[in-house]
Parts: sequence; structure tokens; C-alpha cells
Amino acid sequence: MAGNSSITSTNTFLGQGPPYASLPRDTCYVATAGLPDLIYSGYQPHAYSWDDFPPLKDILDAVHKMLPGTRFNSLLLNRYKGSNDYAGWHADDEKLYGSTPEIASVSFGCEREFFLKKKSRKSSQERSDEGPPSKRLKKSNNVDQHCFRLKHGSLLVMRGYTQRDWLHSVPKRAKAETTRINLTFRHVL
Ligand SMILES: O=C(O)CCC(=O)C(=O)O
Ligand SMILES: [Fe+2]
Repeated sequence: MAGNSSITSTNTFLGQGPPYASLPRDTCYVATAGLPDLIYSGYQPHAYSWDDFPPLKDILDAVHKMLPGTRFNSLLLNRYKGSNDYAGWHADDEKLYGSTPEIASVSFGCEREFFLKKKSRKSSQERSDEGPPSKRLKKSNNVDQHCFRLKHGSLLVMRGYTQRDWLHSVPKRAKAETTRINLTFRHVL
């Protein structure tokens, strides 16, 4: 990596999103030159080049080998520095990914829980909220909710209508003492 400073402060707030001063985790966006700008949760991240981060290119190559037929050309990196960093309920359903985006999510460091819940009719029209996910979810027996513990080195793939029909989140976790880095590889059309 080209230094920690590249991970933070890379987002331009467009003033359209929810009333959060910043995302509740650090992020960094890497994309192949010439792709349309990514705008999500009211932010427009600066697009770094793959050449700025050779190790990320190596991981991209490994993911392509694991998932034959994929052609990821962008990466949203998330850094959860501790128990208070989180990702609120959202779907990665931005138009630039198309109607059935495939997203490969690789995790390093502290194990965290990743939740999926089926969208309600109302929430299928919602955009990313980035608000803290409800703790009550963990106790729910609802069959339309799932929890995955994403271990160091794990690969999780979302594809098909996952973004259209489901929301996902990484809630705060009191016992998360160390940093977690998550890489979500995506294909911008
Ligand atoms: O950290 C994770 O596992 C999920 C991150 C995520 O949902 C995203 O970057 O859109
Ligand atoms: Fe996501």
C-alpha cells in the first residue's frame, strides 16, 4: 500500500446522503482509468490507480483465478479500525454495476459478522442508509436474515439479484479489538 494516508479522506461529500459527517469506516477506491465515477451514500470517492497499489493488483489476480469468468475493474476497500466502525444496511445497487452485479469480498484481519436481510417492499426503494444496523437483528429467527462470520482470508461472493433483493451490513461489534480490512471487487460496466 502507498501509505495509510491513501485510505482516509478520499471521499467528496456531495451533500445528498444521510446526515452523517463521514462514513463510519475508512475507505479507498481503486478503479481502472476511464470508468464512470462511483457515487454512493452521497459520496464521490477519488479513484486511485491499480498501479498505486501493486499488492491489490496481486489480490485481484488471485480472485480472478478463484472465480473464472470474472473481470473486476474496481475495488472499494474498507478499513474497520475497531469495534465502533461499521457498515450500515445498504445494497450495492448503483446503476454503473448493472442489474446483476457480481461482487467478490475478501476479508483480512479481525473477524467480523456480515449480515444479509431480505429487502422489504419499502426498503427495495431505499438507498444506502449507513445508519447503525439494529442489534435486535442478531436475535431474530427470521429465515430471510443470514449472518456470516468473515474470517481472515475469507472470500464471499454476492451475485445474481443479491443487490436488488437484499441488504447487507457489518454492525459494530464490541469485541472487535483489531483492524479489519475488507476488499470488495466489482465490475463497472
Ligand atoms: O466489509 C464488508 O464485509 C462489506 C463492505 C461493503 O458492503 C461494501 O463495501 O459495500
Ligand atoms: Fe456493500
